[in-house]
Amino acid sequence: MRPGQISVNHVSFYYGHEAVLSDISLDIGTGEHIAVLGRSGAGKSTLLHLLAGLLQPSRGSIAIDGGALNNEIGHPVLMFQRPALLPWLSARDNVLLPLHFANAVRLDRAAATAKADGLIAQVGLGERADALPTHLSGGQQQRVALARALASDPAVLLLDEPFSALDQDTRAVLRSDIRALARARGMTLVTVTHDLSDAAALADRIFVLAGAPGRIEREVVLGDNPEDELRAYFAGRRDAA
Ligand SMILES: Nc1ncnc2c1ncn2[C@@H]1O[C@H](COP(=O)(O)OP(=O)(O)OP(=O)(O)O)[C@@H](O)[C@H]1O
Repeated sequence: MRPGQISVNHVSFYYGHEAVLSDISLDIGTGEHIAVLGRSGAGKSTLLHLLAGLLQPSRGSIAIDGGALNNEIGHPVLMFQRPALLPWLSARDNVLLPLHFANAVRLDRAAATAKADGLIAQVGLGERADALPTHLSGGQQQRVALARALASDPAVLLLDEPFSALDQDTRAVLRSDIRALARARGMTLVTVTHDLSDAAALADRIFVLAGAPGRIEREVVLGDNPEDELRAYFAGRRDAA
């Protein structure tokens, strides 16, 4: 069985006494692309941090491929709103960072460098591997961040509003490139966003997170006209996107 199946079972989360998420249950299949859509403060980032293993549920449990989260290769990788590249390192060296952590660079520098260059080419920056982040556009920097995220061969990629700093044209191209890369790798994609068009472009199923504490209120399966379908669904609702 390919890895990347996620089960969220009756998860609730509190920051201190503040209930942020209540009784969240989700089943996400290997290679599936889903989005969680909700307004600011609904608990989207908190849910993603739980899926990444950066926070522990106050109640309930999360399993990846039937087991607890661990740090092995294939562990979910989180991509943030901002690329968060190290400015003194080239694009290539930024992509090599996870391979340093996994000790792959020390074991075989040539193979690790070839892998980083291959990933940089896959995200469309083949000519810019030596460039410093400050010499790259915002969209190009986010592409380097994507290559870095892919360097540890994650079975699950978690996206936290990764396009909000980009213009419409750039984000549209990047969204479709991410989906194509995820499909080619059979990677599970989980996006959290308040943006309807990002959710519609990045997912086949959308879960609406609303209320305080946040609950999954609805599941929308997208058809041929995802944005129209979603806009019709949300018409008149103030608590989502
Ligand atoms: N470290 C923290 N300590 C205490 N409360 C927090 C912490 N992080 C988030 N919160 C609270 O938890 C709630 C959910 O925050 P979260 O960042 O998950 O929402 P969000 O839907 O991702 O919002 P946004 O779209 O604005 O990023 C908010 O009320 C927030 O104030």
